[in-house]
Formats: sequence, structure tokens, C-alpha cells
Amino acid sequence: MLNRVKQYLCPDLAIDLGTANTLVARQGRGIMVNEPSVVALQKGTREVLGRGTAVGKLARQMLGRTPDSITAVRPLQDGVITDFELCEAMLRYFIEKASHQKMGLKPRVVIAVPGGITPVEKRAVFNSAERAGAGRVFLLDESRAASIGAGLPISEPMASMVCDIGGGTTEVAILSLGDIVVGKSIRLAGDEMDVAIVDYLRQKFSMRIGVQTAEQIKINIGSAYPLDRELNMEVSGLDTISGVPRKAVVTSEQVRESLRSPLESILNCMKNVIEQCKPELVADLADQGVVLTGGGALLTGLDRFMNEQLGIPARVTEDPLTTVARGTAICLEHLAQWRDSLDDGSE
Ligand SMILES: Nc1ncnc2c1ncn2[C@@H]1O[C@H](COP(=O)(O)OP(=O)(O)OP(=O)(O)O)[C@@H](O)[C@H]1O
Repeated sequence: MLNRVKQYLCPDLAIDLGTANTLVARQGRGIMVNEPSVVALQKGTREVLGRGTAVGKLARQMLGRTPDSITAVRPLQDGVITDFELCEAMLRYFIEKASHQKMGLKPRVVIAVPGGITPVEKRAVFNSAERAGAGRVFLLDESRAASIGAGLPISEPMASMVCDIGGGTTEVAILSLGDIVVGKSIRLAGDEMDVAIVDYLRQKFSMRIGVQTAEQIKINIGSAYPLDRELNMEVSGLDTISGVPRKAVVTSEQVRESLRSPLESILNCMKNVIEQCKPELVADLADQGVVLTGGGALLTGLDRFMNEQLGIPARVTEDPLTTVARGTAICLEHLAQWRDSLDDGSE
């Protein structure tokens, strides 16, 4: 009874603390916050603009286009906190937005984190969340959250494989009987694809573009597999030879070529995980295949590319950008059931 009153006054939260986007789900209500992981500051200070409210969507609009007096910063890189203070400010804003804390009560919070983070990096997440207003904090492996969110039968005695491609990290795991049998996390994902496009345009077009433009190119005409009808896009940038702005037309074939290296790294990570798996479980994968989640899974033709390269079925889950948050929220709803899979910082 007391518990229910507390839940009413201060519902628990599930957080997908991502390099590119942070999502917060409230117990019983679903996703309440879905915003970019960006904070805007007055240059030369540590002060978040708008009295701590220039966070997320508002701050993202400023990224790359800020006047000299304002800077927009991402507090996470490659899936881990790089700016502790700003991460705390960002989390505080999102936690306040998602919950309706009353009487000084603090919500319990489950946070999805990359599988490969170090104990020091984990400690930073615990501290940031606690200082931002969370009560008890539990950490959940992102690949487990992704597979729960994708509805995979991970409690069954059979292999389920998931590949979550975010902004900063790619998480690959094979799960069975509720546990991660083999898992690997690499610090390469969507952001690296953007950088690959920037590098390609500099080398092949002698043109300098920003990562935001590169991301737009990737989303608009990027692909992992040949398209039925190839596309092109006009891009504006700075000519590296003359130093003046100019435009160029980039084709989807060229963008695909630029993405080859990051895609191969992701593919090698998946092959490595499959190689480490027991033959019986590998046999399951031939039928079950791999499920692709995270924003990177939206790259056109990624499922066909993976299917052809790995020789197992590959499919993109429904709404891949919210899969980890939904999985974390399910875990929060059944905290007692998943308790052993969570890290509460005690050891
Ligand atoms: N249509 C699309 N095509 C290709 N990539 C996309 C598309 N939409 C979003 N992305 C990419 O998805 C990435 C963000 O995905 P997501 O929000 O899952 O990452 P994240 O959870 O913030 O990161 P991480 O889990 O690595 O910390 C970005 O790199 C973005 O460019």
C-alpha cells in the first residue's frame, strides 16, 4: 500500500542515456521525454542557458549554428559521460520534465548503458543520476534492454541475437535463458558514419562540411545496399582549395562507398560474436536471425546488407530509436523479475 502511494507521488523512471538522444519513460505512462543529448552554454562559462532549460531540442537547434557567445555541447561521447557536470544538468532537466516529484521524494531509476563501459564510467552514471535527483539507480546493459524492447524471446532456451547501432556505440549480443551468452560493444556507430561522409567529401570533392550536414546526407540518401533507384543530393560546403562556399551534387553510390569502412567494422563485430557462440546456438540463429535496433538500424538497406554478409535473416525492429527505452521501461515494470540482471552499484 505504502509502495503504491509512493509510486503515485513519485513514479519510477527508465532512461536510455544515449550519445545522440536521451529518452525517459515514466512507470505506467510510457515515453515522456525523447530529446537530443545536447546542452547549450554561455561561452566561457559552465552556465546552462535559459536557467538550465537550454537542453535537448532547444540546444540541438543551436548546435553548429551558434553565435560566438553560445556553445552547444554533448555531455556524452561514444556512449559514456565525458562531461560529468553537464550530464548532471541535462539529466536533472529531463528527470524533472518526466516525473512529477512531490514531497521531496526521489524516483527509482533504471538506466541503460553500453555493455563495454568501465567501472569508473559506470560510477559516473550513478553519481550523475543521483545528483540530478534520482533515488536508487540501477544500470541495465543496453543490448539486454534492446532485446527486451524488441520483444525477443530471450528467456527461452534458444539463441536471440540483437545488434543495437546508436550514435556512439554498437552493441551486439546473443542471449539465451535470460542471459547474455556472448556480447561485444564497440565505440563506433552512427556518429562515425557521419565522420566518414565528412572525410569522403573532403578527399573526393575538396569540400568541407559539418557533421550535422553529413548526418542529413546519411539520413536522406545514405544506404548500406544498392538502391532500386539511386538518389542524389545537393550539398553546400566550403571549398578547401579556394576557401569559398560552393555546392556539389553527391550520389547515393558515393555515400555508400564512404560508409563502407564503418559498416565493415560493425559487420566484423557481429561475425566475432557469432564465432564465439556455441554451435547449437549458432544453429538457432540460422532460423531466428538478428534483430537490428537503434537509430543506425534506420540506414536504408542495412537489413539486406547484413543478411547477405552474414547469411542469416536480419530485420529492423519496429521504431528502432525507442527500442532500448521501451525495453528499459519493461524492465522497470518488472523490477523484481530482472533484479539479478541489474547493477545497483553495490559490490
Ligand atoms: N534514417 C536514419 N538513417 C541512418 N541513421 C539514422 C537515421 N535516423 C537516425 N539515425 C542515426 O541514429 C543515431 C542515433 O541513434 P540512437 O538515438 O539510437 O543513439 P543513442 O542511443 O543516442 O546512442 P548510443 O546508444 O550510442 O549512446 C545517430 O547517429 C543518427 O544519425
